[in-house]
Amino acid sequence: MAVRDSPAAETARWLSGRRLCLTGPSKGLSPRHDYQCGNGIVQAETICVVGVGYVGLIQAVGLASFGLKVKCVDLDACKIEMLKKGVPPIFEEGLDEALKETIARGLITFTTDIAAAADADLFFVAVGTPTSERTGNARLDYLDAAVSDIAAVAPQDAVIVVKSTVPIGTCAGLQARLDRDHPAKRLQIVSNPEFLREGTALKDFFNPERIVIGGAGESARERVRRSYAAFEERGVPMILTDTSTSETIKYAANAFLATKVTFINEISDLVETVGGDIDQVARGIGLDSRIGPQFLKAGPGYGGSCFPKDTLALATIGRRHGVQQQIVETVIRINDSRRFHILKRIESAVGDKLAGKRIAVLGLAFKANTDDVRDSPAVDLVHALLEEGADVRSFDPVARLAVDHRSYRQCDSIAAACEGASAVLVATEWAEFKSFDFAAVEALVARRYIFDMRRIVDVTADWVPRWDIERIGSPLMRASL
Ligand SMILES: NC(=O)c1ccc[n+]([C@@H]2O[C@H](COP(=O)([O-])OP(=O)(O)OC[C@H]3O[C@@H](n4cnc5c(N)ncnc54)[C@H](O)[C@@H]3O)[C@@H](O)[C@H]2O)c1
Ligand SMILES: O=c1ccn([C@@H]2O[C@H](COP(=O)(O)OP(=O)(O)O[C@H]3O[C@H](CO)[C@@H](O)[C@H](O)[C@H]3O)[C@@H](O)[C@H]2O)c(=O)[nH]1
Repeated sequence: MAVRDSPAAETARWLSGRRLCLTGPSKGLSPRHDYQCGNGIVQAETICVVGVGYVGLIQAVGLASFGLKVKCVDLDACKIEMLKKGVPPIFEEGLDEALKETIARGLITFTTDIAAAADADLFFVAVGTPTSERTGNARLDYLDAAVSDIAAVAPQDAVIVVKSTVPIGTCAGLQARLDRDHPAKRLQIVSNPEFLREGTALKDFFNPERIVIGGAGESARERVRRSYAAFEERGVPMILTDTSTSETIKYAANAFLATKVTFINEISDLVETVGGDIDQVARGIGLDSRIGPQFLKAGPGYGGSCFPKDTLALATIGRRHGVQQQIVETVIRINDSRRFHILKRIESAVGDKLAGKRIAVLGLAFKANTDDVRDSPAVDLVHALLEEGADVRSFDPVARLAVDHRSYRQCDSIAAACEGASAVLVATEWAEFKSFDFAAVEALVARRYIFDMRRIVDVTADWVPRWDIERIGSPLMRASL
């Protein structure tokens, strides 16, 4: 991506010529620096982002791109060292340029020491909230530790903004703890859930469809709102609400989208049996504006670091409160069983015995354009195949998977992964799999069989009639030559 097209440059373009409303000191605020934004001078508070993973780093770079000064804190010393050198620890389009640009402008700094951010007024917390194996709910130990660290150094009246996805009631609980442990500091908790998608994270940051800010006190909510002034100026809807509503919005959004994906996957199973084209079915229903076209792509089932974790947490929260979330529970069950059915399908395609067979897995990331393999259907598949005794060779253009198993090898090309394979599984929808000419590996494979779990292989290509091709949502197409 050229520098002039970088997200930071894109932002600067739409900001230019605009006058932001935040040009004077507001009552009760103590701005620490001014910055030029379009034709206006914006008085901003000093911002600290705690936890610079997929969410925190995008938030930090995004806010810095607006000219805000951002201090980033993370426990991971390796990550911080990379970031200081301008090297993003994650793969995300446009991040490399935006990071280097904001560092060069002196707008963003990185440290492992929270004390270095003691002068900040707004602390955005974006630490992980992974699933607790014991309860099924989100683990809050990272968040609890981060909030304690912040509270120890934060100045009076600082606002702690929870960007992590947290169980409903978490922010209220944190507020009660701060009021009890640090009464003199008058620290305030605000919930501000994140809706970005990996793979389009910067684009999503700069083009939010809404911003949700939940807090018990209006002044704290307003201060968070000010940090998003550039978006409000552009007409992005702001939902100012209480913390429980804000936390619920995040879980409900992810659960609804996971339900949509699961719904189309079930219809896809039906289409496989009764005949038809699942992509046309999806288009046919998605053009109804009440349904909408997104999240109707049939596939191996949803994965990633959010949908599986957040649907499970929502179901757990429902049960804990005696209000069972039956739809979400069913969605989880269907999605879990989908991975098992896919394995069975591969087994029957390669002749029931996977033991000793070489299988090529194309794609490891949970979706295209990210290096994230957390809860990836492709990774589950690799493990399941290895358990069945298969010899697995994978290829992913970006993602890496360390598996300590003598029958697993990650290759550096599609061809190397396909060598000797009895089945080629397309598990992630990377563009290079879409356009790959499988004629180039015909002489290498043991059997010309592709299972396209993402429905991306071009079934009109010249080489297609020479292969057996199975796709999610379509019956097996047998080689005609
Ligand atoms: N990944 C996404 O697409 C996404 C989108 C929306 C919301 N979320 C939510 O945002 C949160 C963060 O997700 P992520 O994917 O960015 O996680 P991540 O694992 O990529 O990053 C979390 C970071 O926090 C750091 N950390 C942990 N404890 C810390 C502490 N006490 N002090 C400082 N740093 C600490 C870790 O070292 C890590 O770098 C989660 O709650 C997640 O559910 C994620
Ligand atoms: O039509 C579709 C759309 C998605 N998926 C799958 O669903 C999962 C989630 O995809 P996506 O939502 O694009 O990725 P995430 O980056 O996990 O983003 C989701 O989770 C984030 C973390 O909470 C939220 O911020 C985002 O709004 C929400 O879209 C992936 O396995 C996709 O392959 C499909 O199978 N078919």
